[in-house]
Amino acid sequence: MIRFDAATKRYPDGTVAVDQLTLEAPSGAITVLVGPSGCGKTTSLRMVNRMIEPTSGTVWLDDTDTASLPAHELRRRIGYVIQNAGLFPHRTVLDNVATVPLLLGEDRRRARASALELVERVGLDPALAKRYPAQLSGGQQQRVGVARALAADPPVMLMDEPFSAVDPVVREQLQDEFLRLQGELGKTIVFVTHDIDEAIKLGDQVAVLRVGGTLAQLATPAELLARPIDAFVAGFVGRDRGYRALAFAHGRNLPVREEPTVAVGSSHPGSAAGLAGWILAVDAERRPQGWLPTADELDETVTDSRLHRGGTLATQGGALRSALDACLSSPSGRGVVVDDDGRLLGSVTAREVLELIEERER
Ligand SMILES: Nc1ncnc2c1ncn2[C@@H]1O[C@H](COP(=O)(O)OP(=O)(O)OP(=O)(O)O)[C@@H](O)[C@H]1O
Repeated sequence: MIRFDAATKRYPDGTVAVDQLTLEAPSGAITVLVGPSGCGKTTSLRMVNRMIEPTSGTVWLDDTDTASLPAHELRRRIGYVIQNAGLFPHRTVLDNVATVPLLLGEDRRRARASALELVERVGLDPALAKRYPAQLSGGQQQRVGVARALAADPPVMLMDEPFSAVDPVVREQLQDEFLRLQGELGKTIVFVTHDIDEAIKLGDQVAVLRVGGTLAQLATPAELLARPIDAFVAGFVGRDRGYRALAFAHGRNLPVREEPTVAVGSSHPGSAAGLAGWILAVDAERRPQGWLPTADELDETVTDSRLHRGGTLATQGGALRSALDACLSSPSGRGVVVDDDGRLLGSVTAREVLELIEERER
């Protein structure tokens, strides 16, 4: 656990970057620090591993005052990942990842073997291990940065905008991989970002800071969306709060009803079967593939190229936001619901999802 206890940083020129910050980052959870530029996120993070010393107040690592530990000992327990990865350009990927274990005197062969495992664990092709950082994409470099921070198996990880320098698609992949990895590792993580959507996606709890380095609100993502504490937080959290909060509302009781289907490759019964509008095409495993208009394509073979693929899929027990989106994006107006293996369970309408939402509110 990391605990900021009235931690304050005043720089020599008088700037108060962090002002009496009191905040606990619980063990095994992701705590995100978010806020506008200059609100003291990076300064707060660096006070944890003492790259920056607080002017007053204390930062605790479990029951230990971090000021009482030699910095190198403290940093051994704390991984650190920064934007642009900060890799050593003249070392291979493998040696970058093995940096800390080697510094700690681990046997070279063992260090490299574990580094290779980590390279795979963060989703990189092991063939990349021999390359130099400049021979990798930005997203791949960030993964190496994460692997390097994990190499000494520290219980705590500090991450400063680790995914900010890559394009939105890669960024989303990195976020998903990161959540998967954290599901396995359960580290205590303090994560800095200026992006509220990233904060809401990744955080078990989110601390919104204001310029001047004070804490505006500490809450779970769902609470933050539902009940921003003041106008500043409401403005920072942004638009569509009600809709975005549905990402945290789960639809275990979705009233899924049976949906008629036609198999890709077969000739579909169309209006002969009394179906008006659209029919759902599935593959041999009953995985939904797309929608086919029924009226005008009677008796023709259902081919991939004829399918309307606009509809998103929802999972039973998944977020109500996905369920509603499945309905709104489906040409038939019926949202397709699948099980965890992607097999068809049935469909639901927007009206039914909205009723469920209203029921929850009541
Ligand atoms: N070495 C320094 N000397 C004086 N002021 C500093 C120093 N480093 C940072 N500051 C100031 O402290 C405040 C907080 O900076 P910090 O980098 O912690 O903010 P941040 O929230 O991480 O910002 P950003 O999102 O822009 O990276 C800012 O006003 C910044 O100008």
